[in-house]
Formats: sequence, structure tokens, C-alpha cells
Amino acid sequence: MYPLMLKLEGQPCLVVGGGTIAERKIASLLEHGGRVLVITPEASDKIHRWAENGEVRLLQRTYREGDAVGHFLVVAATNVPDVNASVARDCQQRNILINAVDNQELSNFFVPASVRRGDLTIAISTGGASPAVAKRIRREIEGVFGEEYADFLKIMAELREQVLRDVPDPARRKAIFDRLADAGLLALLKAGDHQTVKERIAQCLSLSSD
Ligand SMILES: C[C@@]1(CC(=O)O)C2=NC(=C\c3[nH]c(c(CCC(=O)O)c3CC(=O)O)Cc3[nH]c(c(CC(=O)O)c3CCC(=O)O)/C=C3\N/C(=C\2)[C@@H](CCC(=O)O)[C@]3(C)CC(=O)O)/[C@H]1CCC(=O)O
Ligand SMILES: NC(=O)c1ccc[n+]([C@@H]2O[C@H](COP(=O)([O-])OP(=O)(O)OC[C@H]3O[C@@H](n4cnc5c(N)ncnc54)[C@H](O)[C@@H]3O)[C@@H](O)[C@H]2O)c1
Repeated sequence: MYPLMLKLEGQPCLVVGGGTIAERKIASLLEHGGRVLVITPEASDKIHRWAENGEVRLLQRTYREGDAVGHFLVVAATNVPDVNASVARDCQQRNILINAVDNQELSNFFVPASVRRGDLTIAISTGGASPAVAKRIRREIEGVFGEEYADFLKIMAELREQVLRDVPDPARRKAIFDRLADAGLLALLKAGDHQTVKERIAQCLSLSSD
């Protein structure tokens, strides 16, 4: 499996089915900016609420061949294996990204368990071997990578922009980035010591002109 990060913002996504699993998949598509159409004869209360609030479009009927056309990504999440399989085949023929929740063979992507800390995303996949183990590993990782990573990466992104702009020599830039990454900023942020963070950053930047 080839790991990648997908930009979903504004992309048309189709979810077929309206039960518990469809609901979970819709929630994560919405969280990542997908424009979601749901096709299902029966939908959960939450999906109805999303439709009433205009967060998803809901077509209350069964899937018909060709419904997948024009979508960037499709999730087949009904409880009828044959329906999920025919949605998947529709997508395979048209090179549409397809996740059939009960059929690894006919899926061309899986959804990993993930940990988000601002700009940091850690995705965990067992390649479909055991979603329960992926979930367990996610919980372990959540304990190791705390919320301080969000602030840390915000600072690093700003500094990166500044250094790319102000330091023309690539070797010197790399030296600064390495120093910043090793400057112990994370522990300081975790301890709330913002003053020392500022001092350390200034040191790293000034060393650049050595
Ligand atoms: C990570 C996560 C993301 C998400 O879906 O949001 C995810 N499954 C999660 C939970 C979970 N799923 C299942 C259980 C019950 C325990 C168990 O079976 O292990 C639990 C645990 C629970 O619910 O506690 C049952 C299950 N899952 C699949 C099948 C069908 C099959 O394997 O063919 C069946 C059997 C259905 C049945 O019994 O009939 C298939 C897939 N599930 C995947 C992802 C993909 C592979 C991920 C990987 O590479 O590891 C893949 C292949 C396709 C896909 O859905 O993308 C999310 C955890 C989020 C989190 O908590 O962090
Ligand atoms: N990938 C995963 O993580 C995972 C986890 C657990 C279960 N599953 C699988 O997901 C499947 C769905 O589980 P669930 O709990 O959401 O089921 P569910 O019974 O709650 O929901 C099924 C939905 O499919 C809809 N549906 C049925 N026929 C349809 C059709 N022809 N067109 C459109 N929609 C149709 C129903 O109206 C209903 O809304 C299960 O059968 C199981 O195999 C996957």
C-alpha cells in the first residue's frame, strides 16, 4: 500500500449507505472539507441532521449504476455486499477512488486510524490486517504526541518561511533547521516556558551567520 496525504477540500465525495459506518466515514470526509453526497434509502438521525443543516446532500433511494460518475472519491458503506461490490466495480472502471467498507479486494484505498496535532498527522494502517490493532496503536501514539506539537509546528512553519526568505545559502538553511529541531523547544512548550523558547530560537537564528 502506498501511503499518501490527500487534499479533499471542496472535492465531490459520494457515500453509499446511511448506517453507523457510513456516518463515521461521512464525519471524517466533512472534517477534511469534502463536499458529500449521501445515497441511501434509510439514513441515521445524525445524517438527517447534516442534510437539514446543508452539510451533506441526501438522496433517499438505493444506489443506481452510474451514480459514482463525477465523484473524486466514493465510499460504499451499505450492509449489502453485492451493492458495495457493484459500486466498487463502477468506480474501478472509471478510476475513481473507492473504499468498499466490507471488501478489501475491490477497494483501492483504506482509511487509516489517525492522530492530528495541528499540522501534524500521524496515520496508522495495518494494511487491513487488523483495524482493531490500528485503533490500539493510535491510542498509544496519542499518549506520546501531545497537543504541544501543534504549537511547535506552527512556530517551525513560521521560522521556515522566515529562513527560506532571509538565508540564501541552502547549506546554512539546513543547519538552522537542524538546530531548531534539536533545540529542545517541544519540552519548553510543554512546560509553558515561552520566554526560553524565544531565546533558544534567537540563538539558533544568530548562529546562522557564524
Ligand atoms: C482505522 C479505521 C478508520 C475508519 O474506518 O474510520 C478502520 N476501521 C476502524 C475500526 C474498526 N473496523 C472494524 C472494527 C471491529 C474490529 C475488527 O474487525 O478489527 C473496528 C474497531 C472498532 O470499531 O472498535 C471492522 C472492520 N473493518 C474493516 C472490515 C472489513 C474488512 O476487513 O474487509 C471490518 C469487519 C466488519 C465485519 O465484522 O463484518 C475494514 C477496514 N477498516 C479500516 C479502517 C480499513 C483498514 C485499516 C487498516 O489498514 O488497518 C478497512 C480495510 C477499510 C476501511 O474501512 O477503510 C477505524 C479505527 C479508527 C480509530 O478508532 O482510530
Ligand atoms: N470498514 C469498517 O471499518 C467496518 C467496520 C464495521 C463494519 N463494517 C461493514 O460495514 C457494513 C455496514 O455496516 P453498518 O453498521 O453501517 O450497517 P447498517 O445496517 O447500520 O447500515 C446499512 C445502510 O445501508 C443502506 N443501504 C442498503 N441497501 C442500499 C442500497 N442498495 N443503496 C444505498 N444504500 C443502501 C441502508 O439503508 C442503511 O442505511 C457492514 O455490513 C460491515 O460489513 C465495516
